[in-house]
Amino acid sequence: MNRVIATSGRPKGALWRGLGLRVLERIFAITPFFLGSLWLADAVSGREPALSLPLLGMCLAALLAGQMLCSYLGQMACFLGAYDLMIGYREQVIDHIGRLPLGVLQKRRIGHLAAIVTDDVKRVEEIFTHVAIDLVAAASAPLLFLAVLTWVDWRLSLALMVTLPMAIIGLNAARGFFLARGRTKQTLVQETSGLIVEFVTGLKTLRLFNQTAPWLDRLDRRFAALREISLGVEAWGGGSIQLYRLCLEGGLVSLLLTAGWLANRGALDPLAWVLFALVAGKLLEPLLDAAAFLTELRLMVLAEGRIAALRAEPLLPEGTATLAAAGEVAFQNVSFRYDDAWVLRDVSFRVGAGTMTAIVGPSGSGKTTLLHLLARFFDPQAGAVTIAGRDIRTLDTQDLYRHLGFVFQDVQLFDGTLLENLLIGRPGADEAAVAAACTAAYCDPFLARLPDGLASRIGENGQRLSGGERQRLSIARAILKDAPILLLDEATASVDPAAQYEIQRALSHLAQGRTVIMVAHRLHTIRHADQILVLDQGRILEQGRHDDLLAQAGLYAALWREQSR
Ligand SMILES: Nc1ncnc2c1ncn2[C@@H]1O[C@H](COP(=O)(O)OP(=O)(O)OP(=O)(O)O)[C@@H](O)[C@H]1O
Repeated sequence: MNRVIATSGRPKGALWRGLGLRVLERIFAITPFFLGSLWLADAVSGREPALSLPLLGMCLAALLAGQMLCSYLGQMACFLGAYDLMIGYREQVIDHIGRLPLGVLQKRRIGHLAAIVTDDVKRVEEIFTHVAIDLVAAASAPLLFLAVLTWVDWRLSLALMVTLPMAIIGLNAARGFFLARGRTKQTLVQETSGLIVEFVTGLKTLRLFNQTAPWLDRLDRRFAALREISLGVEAWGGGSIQLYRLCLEGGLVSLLLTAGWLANRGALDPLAWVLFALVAGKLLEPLLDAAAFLTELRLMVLAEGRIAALRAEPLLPEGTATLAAAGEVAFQNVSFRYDDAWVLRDVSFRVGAGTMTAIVGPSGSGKTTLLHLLARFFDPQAGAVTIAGRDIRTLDTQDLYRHLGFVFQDVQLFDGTLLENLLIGRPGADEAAVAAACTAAYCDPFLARLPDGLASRIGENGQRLSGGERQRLSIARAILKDAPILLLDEATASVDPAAQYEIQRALSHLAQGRTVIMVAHRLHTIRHADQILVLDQGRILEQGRHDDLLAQAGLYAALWREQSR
């Protein structure tokens, strides 16, 4: 809880005020029993009662009103405090995810991340809105009254509470096992949600490849495992709580036996007994309720642990420098690995400002990784990537991205209108600029076909557009962004020859006057590049212009011959 409060950074006054009121509510709830027994004691002993009957009635009514008022105000204050706290907490979690290295986001399952941001954060919220407050309120007032009861008759108090340590020890013993199982269950739940998201998003491919049945089998096996582990959690969690309740209720039996024994020996004050008989049940009630809150609290603690682990995921060091202008891009002895194996080894090259460099090479040679390093999806383990002589790690990320434009293979679009998607490139761009970008990116033909033109909705991730249209839209977006350095990744890979031709022309428009680094598969599109880097197993094998590389008769010449055939 401390960690959540510290993370949130919001004032917690309302929460403490609410907690105080909830404790007061409990005190108001039990006080009438004490007043009643005091009054009874006076009445039975023939003394003039300290409180007259009407006054007692008024006191009881006032206590009831106080209880209701504290309950209402306490709940309100707790809710307000808790929701305010959670606004801060949510902001921090989302902010952290927003600043995670792009490579980390790529690695994580979307379903997994979504479950943390929605389910887990909701669970933590419940700690503050319900569970913890109820738990503290439930436990604090009985402790106070136990002190008074002990003052009235310590022997009966002892008898009532003798089983409490046993109950707590039992509950604690099951805690480790419950937490371990709970953790396994939660991991399984998240993996299963990730799998379901993957299943739903990939359903088209799975059906085309007739792979729906094996996937459903896989999901069924997950559900069965989930059922198994859930039963285990319930058995241990539920079982240990039943044991705790049984132990606590054993306190009532012990109270009865002790009272009988004391009465036999003539050592029981009947009035003390009346008080215990009235209050004992009320005293145990919140402690019994607390057990139910404890199970929830444990699940929430697990959820908080997962959020904390996500928040502990290191961010890339953030620089503060800004670029006056984007100049030459350079890789200096860059080596990089995702896991154990090196994907790029000692890569060095320079891309002059305003020139075009193409990266070619066999599949898996590290071409995309190279672009991703320039876009700071990750930082290299050795060497440096520089722009205008500055290590990009020293740059403010926002400033870095201001200088970079991207057209990647997996075009990401949002569920909105075409215009909204375009304006991501340059928010606030005027109509003329948008129209010019669309024309330069060859979007006009398909815009003309859409009934609402730029106001047409494109569906989730642009489902209503074809592959070529999506590519051209992303090129228009990059044109609008007008960044001096352009990163292109296989922009022509997934479309037919006619669309490829249009995309190529759109790209030529986009490339004019910019520094371009492009991963290319179709070698004829890069014949005029200022420089071609041929990557093989993470190393630059050949480097030069098209004609020079052909003359070298190496890997590039072999790839060219193969494609020309
Ligand atoms: N996120 C990742 N985690 C671990 N390994 C990765 C990751 N991305 C790529 N790799 C591995 O790094 C190597 C280089 O991948 P990369 O995508 O850079 O190659 P590429 O030359 O662009 O390939 P292609 O032409 O097929 O797209 C491959 O062996 C790949 O399996």
